[in-house]
Amino acid sequence: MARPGLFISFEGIDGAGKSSHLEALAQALRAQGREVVCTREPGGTPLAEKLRALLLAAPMDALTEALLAFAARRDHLVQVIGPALARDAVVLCDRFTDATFAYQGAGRGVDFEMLSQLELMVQTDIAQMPGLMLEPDLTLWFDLPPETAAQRLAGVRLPDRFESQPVEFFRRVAQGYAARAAAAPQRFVRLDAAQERAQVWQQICAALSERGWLPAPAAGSPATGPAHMPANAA
Ligand SMILES: Nc1ncnc2c1ncn2[C@@H]1O[C@H](COP(=O)(O)OP(=O)(O)O)[C@@H](O)[C@H]1O
Ligand SMILES: Cc1cn([C@H]2C[C@H](O)[C@@H](COP(=O)(O)OP(=O)(O)O)O2)c(=O)[nH]c1=O
Repeated sequence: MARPGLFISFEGIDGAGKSSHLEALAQALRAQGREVVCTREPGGTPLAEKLRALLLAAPMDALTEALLAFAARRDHLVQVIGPALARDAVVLCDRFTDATFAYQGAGRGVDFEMLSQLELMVQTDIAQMPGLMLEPDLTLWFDLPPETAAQRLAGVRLPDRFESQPVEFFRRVAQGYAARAAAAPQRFVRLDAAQERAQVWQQICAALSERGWLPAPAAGSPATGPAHMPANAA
């Protein structure tokens, strides 16, 4: 039996445009009458937000990072994501497990097999799915060159422990995302995130309408971005 609810994760390197589009998608889905829960990882619960603060600020080895990310994820799944899916809500999550494979695996060198074991352990028995591993129904992968992302972030916000890494680190992280996408092509949709906001938004709408989760755009309708977004600054 299909699991209730809809679970969509937003992935990509820092500065790729994930947060800019999450709320817009929430508005579009709410307009269809769906309950939408917007959340993020690491975080989404009081405990997971505390673990996030540690992960983003305290120096630690790469496996410790991965363990903290998965501990935060378990709490998030049990407290927020699982219950939301069980009541048939849409969950929009700013990052999920692909980020751990990309950042701690490809970026920092944690063994992928070890991460796969943690993934299975942490994501099983959630949301009325005994014995099954919960994964997003769709992962929107905001793909853009690390140099472009760095330009977008320059001066916009104070960099955290990851955002202050050199471009080389983000090249490895981007390769990590590419490998995860190649391994799960049905779940991933690659977005060309280097395009202007309105075009990125159109790609998102197309991915959701192809799956019947948003109405198809009217033929010939202009490529306008979501209403609340500021005009392109870059
Ligand atoms: N398509 C785009 N073109 C130009 N700038 C963008 C685009 N999408 C987002 N931005 C800007 O880039 C910066 C990073 O975007 P953000 O959504 O915070 O990225 P992320 O959540 O992936 O780290 C913000 O200043 C945002 O306004
Ligand atoms: C979910 C997750 C995030 N991260 C990192 C990626 C980001 O640099 C950081 C926080 O993500 P994010 O919420 O995208 O940061 P911001 O609020 O600044 O946009 O945590 C990991 O290293 N591993 C993980 O498993």
